[in-house]
This record gives sequence, C-alpha cells and structure tokens, in this order.
Amino acid sequence: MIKTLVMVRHGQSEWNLANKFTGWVDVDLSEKGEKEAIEAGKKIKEAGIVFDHAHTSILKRAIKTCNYVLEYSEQLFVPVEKTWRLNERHYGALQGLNKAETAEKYGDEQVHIWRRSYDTLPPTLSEEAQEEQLNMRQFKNLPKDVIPTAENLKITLERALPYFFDNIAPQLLKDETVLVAAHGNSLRALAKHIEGISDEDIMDLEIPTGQPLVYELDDDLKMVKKYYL
Ligand SMILES: O=C(O)[C@H](O)COP(=O)(O)O
Repeated sequence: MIKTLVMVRHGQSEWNLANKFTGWVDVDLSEKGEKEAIEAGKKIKEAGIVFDHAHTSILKRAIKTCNYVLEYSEQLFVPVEKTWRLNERHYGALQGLNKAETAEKYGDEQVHIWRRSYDTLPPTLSEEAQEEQLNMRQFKNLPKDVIPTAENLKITLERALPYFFDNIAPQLLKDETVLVAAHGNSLRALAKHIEGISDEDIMDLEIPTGQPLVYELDDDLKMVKKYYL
C-alpha cells in the first residue's frame, strides 16, 4: 500500500526576505510567509489530504507554518511533535550575515560551496555566540554535545535521519499520513534519503517556501512518486 508523506518548508521568514543566513536563529515568518503557509493549508484541504501526525522543528517559522497548514486544512487537532532534529542546518558564523554581501566578500563560488556542498562546513560560531546559544531557553534542555556550532548537509542528515527512522517511519509503515513542516536544508536532507539522491546531485535540489511537496512511498519507504500541490 502507498504511504503518503507531505513536506512543507516554512513560509518566507523575515530573514529570507532580508536575504540573511538564518540557521538556528529563531526568526519569525514575514507577512508573505504567513500567507504562503495559509495557502499551503488550503491546497492540502483541496487535495483531500488527511494527516494522522505532524512533525516540526523547535524554531517558530516552522512551528507556525505547521499550525497554519493544520488550521487551514481544518485538522488543527492532529498531534504535533517538535524536535531539534528537524531544525534548519546550523549556519555557524554565517548566521545573521547578508548572503549577497558575503558573496561580495568571499566570492560567489565560496558562498555556493558553503550553501550547497554536501560536506563542507561553514565557519563555526565564535565562543561568545556559542555561549549565547547555550543560554537560549529552547536549547537549554538539550545535551550540550548535540548543539552544533556549524553544520553541513551531511551532519544535518545524520541528526535528522534517526528522528525519521524512529518517529516518522513507524507511522508511515502503519499507513498513517504524515506532515513534516521544517526547513530548506533539513528537508533537503530527508529528501536525499527518500529519493536516494547522490552527494553530488543533492547540490541542485531546491525546496521552495510554503509549497506542499507530496511523496508517495512504497513498503520500503522509497519514493514512488513526488509532486508539489
Ligand atoms: O538558514 C537559511 O539561511 C535558509 O533557511 C536556508 O538557506 P540556504 O538556501 O542558503 O541554504
């Protein structure tokens, strides 16, 4: 029997709008982002997709998107689990910098490598920024060892996949329909696994904000079909 997993990247955030590296910084949705999330919910309702479970990160742009999607598809009662493992990839010392200005300073190629290569790490957070991050309430109950100072897509995949295997996959295997509302790179990581994309080809996969991406999966949770609503 075909299993259905719907991924939604959060709607445009304030820092997507300002073209800044965001990562684990907890910025809000922009006005456009809220509209995108609402539209995503309406499309899911029109498509008649009925969720049994929803999963999101511990960052408000994804949490709010998840809530809007459930509200506007009239299924706000669906249980939602929040996990740091679905957070955006941590952009290290690039967080807060403007992407165009960073490209002017370091060159387009370097910035493209930082943004899209599978295993190159961006520069890590300063000690001061690390300290600040450790004191943030939403990260305080996480073991220090799992809080990154920078991540590439490989590390993002390695911390997102255990959650997929332990929490999402068992639900799909019971033929339950699952929503994952998360981030550009945590979703690229899951997509890499589900679609079996190579380390090279993953550089070209982009997931747009607020567009529901439907995966139909077989009994081994491999992709049979994917489409955007
Ligand atoms: O964290 C960010 O800056 C964005 O959500 C994703 O950015 P990217 O497209 O530069 O990886």
